[in-house]
Amino acid sequence: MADVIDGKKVAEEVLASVKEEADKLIAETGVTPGIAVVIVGEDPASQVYVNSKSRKAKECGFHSVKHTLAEDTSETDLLALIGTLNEDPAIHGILVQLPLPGHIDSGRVIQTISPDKDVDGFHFINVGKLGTGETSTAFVPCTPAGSMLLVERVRGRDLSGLSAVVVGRSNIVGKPMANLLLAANCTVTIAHSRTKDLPGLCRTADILVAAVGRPEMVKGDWVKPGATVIDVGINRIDAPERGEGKSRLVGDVEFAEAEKVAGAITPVPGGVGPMTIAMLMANTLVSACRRAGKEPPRF
Ligand SMILES: Nc1nc(=O)c2c([nH]1)NC[C@@H]1CN(c3ccc(C(=O)N[C@@H](CCC(=O)O)C(=O)O)cc3)C=[N+]21
Repeated sequence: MADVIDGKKVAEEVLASVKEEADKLIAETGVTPGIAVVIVGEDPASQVYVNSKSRKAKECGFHSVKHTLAEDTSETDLLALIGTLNEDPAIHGILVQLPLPGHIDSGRVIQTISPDKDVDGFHFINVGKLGTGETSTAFVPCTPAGSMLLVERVRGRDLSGLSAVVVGRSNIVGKPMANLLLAANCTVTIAHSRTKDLPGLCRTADILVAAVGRPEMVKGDWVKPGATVIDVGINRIDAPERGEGKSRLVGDVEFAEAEKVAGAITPVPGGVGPMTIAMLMANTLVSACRRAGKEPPRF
């Protein structure tokens, strides 16, 4: 049976260290890390995530502001708000919750965020820095960054000689995750919906990352014995066995079967999800350190 990687616990450890470093930064420089979270519309699931981000920011001792804009807010008004936050010296991190309503061009919104406040790591400048190994001045997207910390807990920091398969090629998870694994000396393959013999390819992976957004798509017999399995998916599915109208969360991996084969595996919930929020706080702290001219800690 695999070790189940406790992402909640690792996230708590990261957050405790963020808080400690924030206290130091405030004492030494008078700079309090500041984060602005922007949400457009009232989607209840998005509200839950945004509230939990704001709560964690306050727990870390950050200055935290939340801007909730109406669903029909114009792109111009949203861009203007980002312009204001870009200029605000009390703000070191700006997060615009995705997805945005259909009438807003999210690419344009992301590219308007100042690259040195882009704690999501989605701006072309940060994407380019990650791709060229310029990680000391980049922001790395939070979900892949958090996933790497979990891999390192199991395998150490140098992954030389290991083969990694990333299933999913999104800009938010798959591609940056592949770059991070490559930087850690893995031999990396990115798989997707057109990949031939996906089960066979997955079976070659010492590190298998599932980031496709399809409930339990990666089967237990796709997992190489002893592999480290990182499940990035968060899918809400019906669970009539829990009562009428009930649902539950599952990942992109068939956990019960994969657990019998893997060496280590992340659960859903309680795996990668909590790490995403912890890395958002870590990135904001790093941004504030850079702003204050202080060497940022490594997480
Ligand atoms: N600009 C932007 N940046 C994001 O980072 C971003 C975003 N937009 N839009 C939405 C997604 C989603 N996301 C999650 C973060 C934490 C959990 C999390 O902590 N999940 C817990 C609990 C889940 C639950 O119980 O609902 C878990 O997996 O254990 C989930 C999802 C960040 N996102």
